Amino acid sequence: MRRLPPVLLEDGCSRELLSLIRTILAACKEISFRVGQGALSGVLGSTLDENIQGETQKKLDVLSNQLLKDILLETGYVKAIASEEEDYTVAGNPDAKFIVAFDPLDGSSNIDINSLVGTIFSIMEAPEGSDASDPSIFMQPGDKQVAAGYVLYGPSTMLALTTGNGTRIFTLDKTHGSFLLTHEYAQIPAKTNEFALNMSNQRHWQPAMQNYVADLLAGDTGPRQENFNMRWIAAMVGDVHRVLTRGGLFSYPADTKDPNKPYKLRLLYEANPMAMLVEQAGGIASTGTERIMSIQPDAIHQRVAVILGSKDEVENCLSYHQ
Ligand SMILES: O=P(O)(O)OC[C@H]1O[C@](O)(COP(=O)(O)O)[C@@H](O)[C@@H]1O
Ligand SMILES: [Mg+2]
Ligand SMILES: [Mg+2]
Repeated sequence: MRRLPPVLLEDGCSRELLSLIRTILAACKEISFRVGQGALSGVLGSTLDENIQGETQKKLDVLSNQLLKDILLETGYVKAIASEEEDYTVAGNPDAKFIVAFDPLDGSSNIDINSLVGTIFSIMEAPEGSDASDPSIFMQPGDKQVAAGYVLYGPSTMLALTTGNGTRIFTLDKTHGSFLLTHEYAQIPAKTNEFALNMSNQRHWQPAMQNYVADLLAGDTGPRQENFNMRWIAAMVGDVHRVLTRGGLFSYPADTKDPNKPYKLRLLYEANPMAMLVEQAGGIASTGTERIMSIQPDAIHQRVAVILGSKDEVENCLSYHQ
């Protein structure tokens, strides 16, 4: 089986970008080890702190963030980083070409129940002549990503990665520590009968989403005349992995539960990298009204509505939003 570096070099990925990706993966291997050790690692449970978004930080959120941050800043491959667990962007090597936004551990509520979690990352180039400590270097639409991926810490540790030439899936061979190519080009089936939504928010959704889901739930007795099945892992990384593997529609739509927080998922380090992986695998990623990767960000921790996955089904859902 082919290892990650030659696969990416053949793709035309620069050595500089490859080094950065390998640096991120070095931290992810360490996170994978700690996650795998579970209660033995002493990092289950919560800290007493909250991040800038008012969410209680789990010990593993903090540890994963520290591992990624330290290795990225020490190796000097990045000009700056933005992380879910950092209030502000952190400046790195002023001469470096790339900037990285990441969710060090996605699916935090799954940590203590030994369920799926993962790391999501997005790589862009810093604008020419930009200042490493200027947060506006991250204010670029997702279309500017030069690479995006996630590492899923599940029964096996898997990497989904795109450098703009399709989405590939690798599996970590824990005996040698290498990511081996196990799925050459992921292709999301256009049609699906599976959807993923947190149904407990149903009454807080906008009418378009309410109507769309009502028709799914009506199954073969409703306008769709077919039955649909539902899945919810409560970790975007796990739900998107299923979508990449066998198709489906995943959504975290706008809701009115908390008027100060109409959306849940973060644009820079959740929605954008997942959107790139999904589009590169033939799927669609939208907010309901616009393509996610076309959004011009205006804040590091900006949130967006997300509807992504199988082309036909996402288009179906979007037709309710017009
Ligand atoms: O608690 P809910 O509504 O099921 O939300 C689950 C969603 O929240 C998230 O866990 C947010 O990510 P973090 O764990 O990185 O904060 C998503 O991965 C997931 O889709
Ligand atoms: Mg997350
Ligand atoms: Mg997180």
